[in-house]
Amino acid sequence: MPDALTRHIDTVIAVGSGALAVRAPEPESLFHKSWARCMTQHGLDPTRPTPARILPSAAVREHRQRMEGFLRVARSGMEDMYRRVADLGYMLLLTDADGIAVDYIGNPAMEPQLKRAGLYIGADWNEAHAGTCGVGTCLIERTTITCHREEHFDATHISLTCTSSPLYAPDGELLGVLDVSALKSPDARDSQHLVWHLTTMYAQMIEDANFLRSFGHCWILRLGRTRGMVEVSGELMLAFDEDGIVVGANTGARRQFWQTLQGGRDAAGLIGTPLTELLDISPNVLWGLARGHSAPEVATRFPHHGHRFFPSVIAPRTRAGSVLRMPPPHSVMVEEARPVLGALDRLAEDDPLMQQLIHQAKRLVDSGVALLIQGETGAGKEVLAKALHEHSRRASKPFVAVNCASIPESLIESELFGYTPGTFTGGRSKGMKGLIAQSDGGTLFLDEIGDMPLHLQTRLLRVLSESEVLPLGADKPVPVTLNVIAATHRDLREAIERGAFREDLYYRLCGAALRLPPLRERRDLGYLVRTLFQEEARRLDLQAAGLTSEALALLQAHRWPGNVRELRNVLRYALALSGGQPVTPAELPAEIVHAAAAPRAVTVAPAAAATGPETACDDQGQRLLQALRRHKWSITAAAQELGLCRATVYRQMKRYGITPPNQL
Ligand SMILES: Nc1ncnc2c1ncn2[C@@H]1O[C@H](COP(=O)(O)OP(=O)(O)OP(=O)(O)O)[C@@H](O)[C@H]1O
Repeated sequence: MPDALTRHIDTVIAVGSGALAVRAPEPESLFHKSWARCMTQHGLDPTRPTPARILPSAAVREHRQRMEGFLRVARSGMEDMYRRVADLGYMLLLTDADGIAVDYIGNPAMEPQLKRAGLYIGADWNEAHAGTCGVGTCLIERTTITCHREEHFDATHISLTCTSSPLYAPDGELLGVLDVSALKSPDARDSQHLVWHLTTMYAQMIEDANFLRSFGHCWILRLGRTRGMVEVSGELMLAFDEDGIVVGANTGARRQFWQTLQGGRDAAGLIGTPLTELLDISPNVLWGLARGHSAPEVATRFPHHGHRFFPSVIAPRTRAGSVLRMPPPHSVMVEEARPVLGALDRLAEDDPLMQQLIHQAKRLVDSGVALLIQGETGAGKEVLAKALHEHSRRASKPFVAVNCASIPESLIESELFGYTPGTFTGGRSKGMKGLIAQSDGGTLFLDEIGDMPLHLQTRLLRVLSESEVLPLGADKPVPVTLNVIAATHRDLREAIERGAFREDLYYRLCGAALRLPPLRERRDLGYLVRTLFQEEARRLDLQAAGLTSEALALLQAHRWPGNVRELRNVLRYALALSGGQPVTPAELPAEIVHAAAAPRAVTVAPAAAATGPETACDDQGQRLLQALRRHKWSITAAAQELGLCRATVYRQMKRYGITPPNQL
């Protein structure tokens, strides 16, 4: 045996067995640990060099089948990398998480030598078999490592230099290793420095390409430290859905937020979190970027190290459908595949009135025509105004909403116009920028405009005509770029006739009227139920919850005097009661259940001392009613007799419209 081999074996035995205590810095210490592991845990003998173990092609096929989609992506990355390193004598291996080489690119003229050295498809580079090596030790250490020449355990490998980088799936699971090896190399370890960086970079590129493949149907926020490079090499990527909720994170983002969200939140905690909670980016800016508006001034800072990151947004590759989450058994609805839609399109599904309104809104939003939204309370006027803003060219500028009915008359003037220092005793010492000036360049939403006092209507008219605002106490007006969207549930023409609203202001505000239909007229109630249900479920962290078909039918039959706001409240209430179980009629408010159940249940006369399913809605209802009567309306006793818990008795009473006599 040549001297070099004998010397290597002696060193490995001395260090690996602990006979020679060497205090070495990393990465040397890392290999010493691995040598010890090979001898004590894997039972490998350094005096017995082991030939490369190459799996038969059927076994390799099996390993490859487990990661087919990823293999295609990784292959493109490997081909690109190989073009850069082939001339330097390197070859590439891709292994799975067991250390089995599932792909390979090398010089065909060198194939016999590469195969002999195990640098070939099907080779097993798991540390337990091959000893300390690039792939095997990288799988354990989970970081890019170069295993250079005598750092290998097995004496047959000591001419090799191998640099290996781990590859992760978007969910953080280890997929395998990218390995760049050469049969021969200079003695100096430093000679591999650039290869180390190149391997790390290509591993990240392969992971990111795989991330983009997996989340191609979503919006993706890329964040990079270099403003001009973010679009091509943003290090952090967060996939998000049309509500701005994170649905996936690449390795860079998981690492970053792992550090930022210390205090118990792990990387998995990112999923389901609104982007605006993670980053100081407003939804408006985000959707502005999503529509391709560049925002060079936008940057976000990470609190724990203060680095600035510049954002860019990639639109979904396919517009058809986002992630489909299956409803739990026996519930009809949780989430359906939905197209990734813009803010206006998300307002409605196939309701003809809403579709007409959305079509109109898209044409008008950037036309300079003043828009007046009309609709009943709770019909979604503010939601429509926000969607108009988000759809507009002004989306990255502020959206400022003012409810003219809820601000006390004494304050509305200063709130709207602002004031200079010293204008009021008790006012802010620096004065205050009014809401009109705050909306400069963005959208000022004046809700309940019909409730604005007459003298302020006059001032507002002046602001609108002159595009400048005069704060209280100021002697010089401030120029503003004003885009007003007004809304009202009142009949403004009637208010004009009464002298309560200025006609000239009306024409100024109402270049075009958008009429929001009340909920009872909408034909896409199912869509709204789904949308609001998901939003509320997310808020309560009950994403798995569903809605039974009975409950859905009751919701669809209701008249909804309180419009979308009422619907949202009902769903919030039902979800809170359901505790994550599918929502049944028992969790819906009594008036909704009773209204629908009225034709089925016959109410008995008060003389019978209760209302109930006298005409036998079904046997269960009858049994319940009789038990309650027997026990003089003691819920506890009836529950005991029927073997039910009290909550179930209450739920069944609600379902069958049974009301105790003292509540009639
Ligand atoms: N298209 C929609 N999608 C989701 N939620 C909606 C939609 N329209 C309305 N909502 C919800 O309904 C509720 C009332 O909406 P909004 O405040 O916009 O109504 P409004 O007409 O401005 O009410 P008000 O007349 O009281 O000012 C809010 O909770 C809002 O989130």
